[in-house]
Amino acid sequence: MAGKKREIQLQTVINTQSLWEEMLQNKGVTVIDVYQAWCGPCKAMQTLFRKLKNELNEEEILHFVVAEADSILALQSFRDNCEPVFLFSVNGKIISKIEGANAPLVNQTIINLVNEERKIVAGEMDRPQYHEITLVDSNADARKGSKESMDRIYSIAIIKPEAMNTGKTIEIKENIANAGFVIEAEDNRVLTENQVRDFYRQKSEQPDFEEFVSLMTNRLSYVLVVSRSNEQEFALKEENITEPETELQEPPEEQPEMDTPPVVKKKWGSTLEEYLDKENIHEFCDVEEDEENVHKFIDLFFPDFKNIKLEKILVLLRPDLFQEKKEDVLSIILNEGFLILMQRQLVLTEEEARILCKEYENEDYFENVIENMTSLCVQFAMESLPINQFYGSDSLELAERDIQYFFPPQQTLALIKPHVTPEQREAILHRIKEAGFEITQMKEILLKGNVDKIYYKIANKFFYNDVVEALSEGPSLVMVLSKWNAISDWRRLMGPTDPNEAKLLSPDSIRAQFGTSTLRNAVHGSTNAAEAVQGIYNIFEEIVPENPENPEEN
Ligand SMILES: Nc1ncnc2c1ncn2[C@@H]1O[C@H](COP(=O)(O)OP(=O)(O)OP(=O)(O)O)[C@@H](O)[C@H]1O
Repeated sequence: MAGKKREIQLQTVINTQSLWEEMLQNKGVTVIDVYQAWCGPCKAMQTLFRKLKNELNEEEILHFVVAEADSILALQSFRDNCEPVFLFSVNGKIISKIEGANAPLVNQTIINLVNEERKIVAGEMDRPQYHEITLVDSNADARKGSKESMDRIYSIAIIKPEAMNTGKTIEIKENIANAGFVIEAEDNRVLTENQVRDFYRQKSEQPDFEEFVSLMTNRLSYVLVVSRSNEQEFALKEENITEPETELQEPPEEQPEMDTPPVVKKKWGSTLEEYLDKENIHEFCDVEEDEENVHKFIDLFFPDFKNIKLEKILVLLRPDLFQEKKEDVLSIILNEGFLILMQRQLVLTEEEARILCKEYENEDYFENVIENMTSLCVQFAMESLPINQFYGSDSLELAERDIQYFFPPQQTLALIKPHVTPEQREAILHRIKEAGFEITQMKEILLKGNVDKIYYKIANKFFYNDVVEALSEGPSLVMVLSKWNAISDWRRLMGPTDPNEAKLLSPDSIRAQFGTSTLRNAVHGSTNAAEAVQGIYNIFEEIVPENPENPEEN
C-alpha cells in the first residue's frame, strides 16, 4: 500500500477523458506514461522519474502522469499493447513518443525538454513551433519491434581528414542527401584526443590505433548529424517483401548528376552505415548508430543541437503569384516566423516543371500548369513546414534533395592576412561560420615566394610589390569556403577593399572591423567562379572543385 501511495504522489493518475483534457492545460513539460488497466504503469521507469523530479526540481514546468489507454480517446491506438509507451507534451501539445522502457532516451528527452523550457521561461529563447505528433495510428504490427517511435532516427558521421584533403567532403555529403538522408547539423573541426578515443573505441585494440589517433587529432574532420524517417524505413521494407528476390539484391540506383532534375522518389531504406558500405564510402566516413551513443555525441559535438535545429524545405512561388504579390507573400512568410535561408529567381526548364508538378500529370490542366511554371519563378529554401498555396517539398528528405539541386554549393578561396592577430582570426572564423559557410579546407602557409598563386591577376599592378611585402610578414590562413552563392556572399562579408571606405559603407564587414589599411585589409576572396577554381587548385593542389556559377555573378 505504501508503495502505491508513493507512485501516486510521483505521477498524477489520468483515467478519464475529462482528466486527460485537464492535463492538457498543464504549463511546461508533461511526461505521460501510457498504461493498460490490466498491466499497470511502467514500474521500471519510476526510479528514473523520481530521480529526475528530485534533481531537476521543477514543480512548475515538469509534471509526471500515468494515463490509462482504455479510458482516453486519444490513446486508443495503444490499447491492448502492454509495451510501455511514453508521451511528452509541452503546453498541451504531444510532441514526442518513445515506445519501450528506453531509460537513457527517456532521461535525455526529459532533460532536453526541461532545459529548453527553462530557457524559454528565462526569455533566452523563443518557443519553437512544435509539431504535434499523430496518436491515432492503430498499426500495432508496424509498431512491434520498434523500440523508438520518435519521428526520426539519427546517426553521427565523421568524414575523415583524408577525404577533406582530397576534396571529397562535398561529394560524400551530396551522396548522403541524394540517397534520402537529411543532414541535420554539420561542422568541421579538429577532433580532440578524447573525442577520437571515444568515437573509435571499438578500434582501440588495433595495432596502429595510436597512429590513427594522432592523425585524426592533427587535421580537420567533418562531423555530421544525419537523420532518416521511421516511416521511410517501414515503407521500403514492406515494398521489399512484396518484390521478387532479384529486386532485393539490386544495388541502389546511381546517384543523379548535379544537372539532373530532382527525382521525386525515395531511394534508400537502410541505415546510413549500410548505405556507406554499399557505396564504398566507408573508408572516408565512419558512423555511430547506437541510439544512446548518438545522443551522447550530439550533445558533445553540437550542444545546442535542439535549439538550432531547423527543418528546411524548398518552396516554389508560382509565377503569377510571384509577379503580382511577391512583396506581400514575402512579408507574410517572414511574419509567420519562417526564416528564408536562400532565395533565387529563375525560369524552370520544362523538364524541371514536369517533375515538380508530377502530381497533376493526369489532370486536364496539366499542360497549362507546365506553361505557367516555365515562366518566371522564385524559389525559397525555408525553415519549417510547407505552405499550401506554393509548391513545397513534402518530406525532409525530398527537401534536402530539392535544395541541393536548386541551391548547389559553390566554393571560394578565402585568406586571412598575416597582420590579423590570433584573437581577430578567431573572431573572423566565427563570423564565417555564423554566416553559414562551411570551411571545407584550411591551412596556414607562409605566402612569401607564393603570392602569385593567389594574386596572379594583379601581378602587373603598381602596388603588387607592396602586396607581396605585406603578405610576406608572417603566416596566412587559407581556406576553401563552401555554400550557395559563396563567392558573392564572402565578398559582401569582407566589405570594400579600403577599410576606411568599408567603415563608412559597410561598418559590420570584416575589413571595416579588422583592416588597418588597403594593403592590410584583413582578408581576401576570389572574384568569380573561375578564379576560385584556379586559386583553390594553386593552393590545395590536388583539389579541382566543380564550381557552379551563382546568379549574383551574372
Ligand atoms: N591602390 C592600392 N594600393 C595598395 N594596395 C592595393 C591597392 N588596390 C588594391 N590593393 C591591395 O591588393 C589586394 C588585391 O586587390 P584587388 O583589386 O584584387 O582588390 P579586392 O578584390 O578588393 O581584394 P582581394 O583580391 O584581396 O579580395 C587588395 O586586397 C589590397 O590589399
